[in-house]
Amino acid sequence: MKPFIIETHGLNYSFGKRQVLQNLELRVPQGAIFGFLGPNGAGKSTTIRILLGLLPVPKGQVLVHGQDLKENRIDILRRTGSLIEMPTLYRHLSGHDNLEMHRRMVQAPKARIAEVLQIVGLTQDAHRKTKEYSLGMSQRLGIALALMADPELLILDEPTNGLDPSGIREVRELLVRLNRDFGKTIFLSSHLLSEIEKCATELAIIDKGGMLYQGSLQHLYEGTFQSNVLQLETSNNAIAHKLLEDHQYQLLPQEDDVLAVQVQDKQQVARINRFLVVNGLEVFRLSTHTYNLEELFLNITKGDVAATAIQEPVLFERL
Ligand SMILES: Nc1ncnc2c1ncn2[C@@H]1O[C@H](COP(=O)(O)OP(=O)(O)OP(=O)(O)O)[C@@H](O)[C@H]1O
Repeated sequence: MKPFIIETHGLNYSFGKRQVLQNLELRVPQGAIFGFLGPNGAGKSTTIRILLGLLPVPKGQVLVHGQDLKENRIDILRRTGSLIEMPTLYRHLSGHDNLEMHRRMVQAPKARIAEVLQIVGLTQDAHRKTKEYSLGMSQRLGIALALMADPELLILDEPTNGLDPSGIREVRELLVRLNRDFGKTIFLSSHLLSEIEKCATELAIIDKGGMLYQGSLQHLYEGTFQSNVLQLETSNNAIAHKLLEDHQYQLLPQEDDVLAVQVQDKQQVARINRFLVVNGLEVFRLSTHTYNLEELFLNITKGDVAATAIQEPVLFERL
């Protein structure tokens, strides 16, 4: 059983009369790379700002590192590193000197500067002015700043925003290393679903301030959503549709002259084929398709999949 490093209970938040978070129940397991996803305006940044004490904690309970955010804000923030989009850097100073200023603020030992430079791969460029840094280097320096006090948890809001493919890859590889080699829990929001797919172990998908899915990436692919889809073309799709529906197969919305059915395994594909042939239909095409994260995300946020009961069984406990 793993403990949760972030937990929210019935979290609500309003800007004036506009409610932007609705009973949000977030559960971030310790040790995870946790992708926090949602369409524009879903409430991701608002949640992150609350977690970082940048907005007042509203109705509901927020626990970080097992402590109540309302009562232990300072201690929680000391144990949490963050980066919101782009780091604020002193552009006329070197990477090293930016780190030195921050080190004094958080009272980290001097040796920590060399350590974080090494972790983010900026040792060689430490004494160059940061105005000469590429966006990817600046972003890695931002992560070095977040790591200065050696926090257990990193909260990153769109850390790859504006980066080119190689910058995105550098940041992704860094996050994976921080998680694997240094045991950091990483909570990150991103619109780059293919990036989340490559590095996250857990994720939450929210929309209109409410939770649509929370659990492991594996569960999302294999579990509730049955991400394997069989596409079918027959001599009479209308009859095939009716036959399959009458036999409790789940048909998915599909464009063109093709039927789409959720399937569990290849034996089921063979059964469907036999069933249609026995009922006098000719089967012209059978092909399986596995949803990727982007397709699942679009299905979930469009509401093609019922938004209830999409929470993985809780296998974790509080800190
Ligand atoms: N300071 C504010 N005052 C009023 N409304 C706000 C404020 N900040 C955000 N909102 C509204 O709250 C809702 C959630 O916004 P938020 O920035 O948290 O979404 P998001 O999921 O981070 O979106 P994006 O992916 O576009 O960054 C939106 O409807 C937004 O317009």
